[in-house]
Amino acid sequence: MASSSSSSLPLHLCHVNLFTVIINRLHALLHSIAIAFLIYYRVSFLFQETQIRTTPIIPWLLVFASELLLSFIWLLGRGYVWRPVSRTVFPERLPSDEKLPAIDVFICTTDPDKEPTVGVMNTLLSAMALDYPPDKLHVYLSDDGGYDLTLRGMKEAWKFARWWLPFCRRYEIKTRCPEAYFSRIDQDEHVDSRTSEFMAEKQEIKEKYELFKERLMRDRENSKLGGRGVYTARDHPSCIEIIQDYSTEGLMEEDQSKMPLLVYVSREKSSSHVHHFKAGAVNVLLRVSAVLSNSPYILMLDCDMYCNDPTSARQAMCFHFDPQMSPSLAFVQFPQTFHDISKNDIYDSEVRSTFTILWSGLDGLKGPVLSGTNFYIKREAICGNPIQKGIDIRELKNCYGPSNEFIKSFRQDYKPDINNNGELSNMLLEEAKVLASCSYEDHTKWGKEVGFLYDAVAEDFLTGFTLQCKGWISVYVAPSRPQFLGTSTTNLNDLLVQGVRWGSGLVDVAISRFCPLLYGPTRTSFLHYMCYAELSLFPLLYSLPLWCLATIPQLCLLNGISLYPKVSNPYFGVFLFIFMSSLSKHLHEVLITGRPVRKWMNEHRIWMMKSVTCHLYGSLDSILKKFGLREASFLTTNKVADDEQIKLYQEGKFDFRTSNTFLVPLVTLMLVNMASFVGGVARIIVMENYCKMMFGQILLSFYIVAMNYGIIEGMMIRKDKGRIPS
Ligand SMILES: O=c1ccn([C@@H]2O[C@H](COP(=O)(O)OP(=O)(O)O[C@H]3O[C@H](CO)[C@@H](O)[C@H](O)[C@H]3O)[C@@H](O)[C@H]2O)c(=O)[nH]1
Ligand SMILES: [Mn+2]
Repeated sequence: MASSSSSSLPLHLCHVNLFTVIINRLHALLHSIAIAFLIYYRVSFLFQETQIRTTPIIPWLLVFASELLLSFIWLLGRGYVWRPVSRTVFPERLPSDEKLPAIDVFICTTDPDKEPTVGVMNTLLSAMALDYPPDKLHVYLSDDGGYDLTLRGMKEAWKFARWWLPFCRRYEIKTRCPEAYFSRIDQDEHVDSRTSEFMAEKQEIKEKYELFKERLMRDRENSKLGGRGVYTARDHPSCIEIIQDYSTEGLMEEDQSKMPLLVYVSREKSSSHVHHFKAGAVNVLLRVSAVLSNSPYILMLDCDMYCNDPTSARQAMCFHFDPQMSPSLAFVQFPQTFHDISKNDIYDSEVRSTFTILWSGLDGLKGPVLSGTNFYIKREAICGNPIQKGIDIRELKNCYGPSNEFIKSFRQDYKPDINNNGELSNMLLEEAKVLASCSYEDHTKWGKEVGFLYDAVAEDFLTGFTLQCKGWISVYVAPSRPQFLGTSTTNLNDLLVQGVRWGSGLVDVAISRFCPLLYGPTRTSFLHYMCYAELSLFPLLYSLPLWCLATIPQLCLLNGISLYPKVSNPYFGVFLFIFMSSLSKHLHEVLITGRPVRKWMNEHRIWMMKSVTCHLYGSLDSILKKFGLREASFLTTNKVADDEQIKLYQEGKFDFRTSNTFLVPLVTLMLVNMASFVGGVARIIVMENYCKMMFGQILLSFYIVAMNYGIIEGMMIRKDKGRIPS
């Protein structure tokens, strides 16, 4: 903000939508009153004399407990709707390029079979092409599998980048992920003059891109034939390489320098060590980059999340440059957005609620959750600043490990050692290898207090939470043009497998020493830790009640046991109100985020399906891990598109080709609900008064059956490959 002309103008603005705030709070008030009535009704039943009671106590208590749990989780979630905000940035007001701080970009990949090299390299190229001074941009790729294929891919990518980057800069191309650029119809939207010169150059670059892809494919075939020798994805030494090749053949003189630093990092792995998945990989990157470039800011990307707009770095700097906000600002989070979402989006693959409602709500409190990818974080926030605090060297080594060079990197005047040719010295590369070795973290605080924490598979969620408990804040920016685009899970199997991991990772936090309800109160604000508690508990607190409510009232209906008030009883109105009020609030949120009503149904359905399957399994997984009965795992999601799956997803048909562990609960619950609904209706016909008594339960089974009609279709009607096998 030091630049003279713009110093008076703000770099960013924050808007509170008053109308939404009023609706949200009013709704919360009314809904709470209704819940209070419900509790009163249920509790007074317990005080009835046992002779008058017509309903057995066990099912009644189970249903009541479910209602209490659901009310509790709902209450925790009120933090999100308390004060949602949105933000605008003005990157054009930033000071000149010389004053911008350097940025290290981290990209993680692990398995070229699930994460094809072409895709990873596209992400890499899009990051190298960010609109930022190239000498202040350093791109690191962490290859957890240690594949030669990936290293070779990077060398090819570098060669292609020497053409691609100048082209993007010269013509101010907006889409700087080559695959996306060449496959889009609106490719040239921002080039005013589609000169013949431009068209010719574009054609030339396109051919180079095709050749680049071909070489990657060929490499892939060869590596399949060749095998890997003695090294495997789980056993290999550390390998760190700076990618550079300054042969200048064919390039224009002005294009010859101007390339960001590109570094390949594969940490050492051995089957005798635990590696902590992505968190472990990122911690290695933190150390290696500290001695090689040591930028004060870091952009983190998943390997399938490409930069869809080159301005994200400058947008993030609008906050990091705000003198008031900057000292306490840990990270600027952009939403996760995906390029493969269909219109109907039956699986809610875009995770709408999280990236529209929840994160903006948190942004109005103390900032959004760290979301794994798409954020610009301050190195100091994640690694600490021990020099300032004046800790002695022995203690530093206990905390950060034995490397002197790494500890030196905390000094403000630290500059990586560069040899006569302007290249990083070999000594540094050797040091970096040590920093990437698997025993480096032994007896240090890495993963416990420093870097990304290892206590949960949802490393991002946990680390972000502890940062905010230390007093750091974060901000959320969701510009209309998505800054990053990734691959989502667009088939039921991937969705549920990912859901198990997330469920498990979140519950890990809930049952660890970082449980937000215990760890939060002394460290952060009430509403803020309520939201974190909601997130860490929802897999558990939705799955148990939903299982109960999808079975107990139905079985009781079949046995003529009534669990809800009669239609003529005023309390029936209370239940109906709570039901309708939840549904309409959800509908309201769908509509204000600009989605159609159909989206509401899809989200509602997938919420039920996930609650009774992956969230239950995830919670169990986490609890078993806690008792040492299971090992932590991280099944990476598949980023390879399968035509048949895409077709079903585009048509809005569930693809039930998934394991029986997921199908059995879904089918069983459907059968129970169908049977009870049919049985209930049959009784209405023969028995007077039955309808009035059982209306609540009949309505509930009808609702479940109707909402999940897709499952019935999959069981009984569909004949295609994606149906549920009999
Ligand atoms: O041992 C591992 C496992 C995964 N990854 C990388 O981690 C990233 C995320 O993995 P992915 O399989 O795509 O998982 P998602 O469920 O799609 O990821 C979401 O959830 C993760 C936490 O579960 C977060 O880390 C991610 O940022 C977030 O996008 C990918 O780049 C992987 O290459 C590693 O580097 N090492
Ligand atoms: Mn992913």
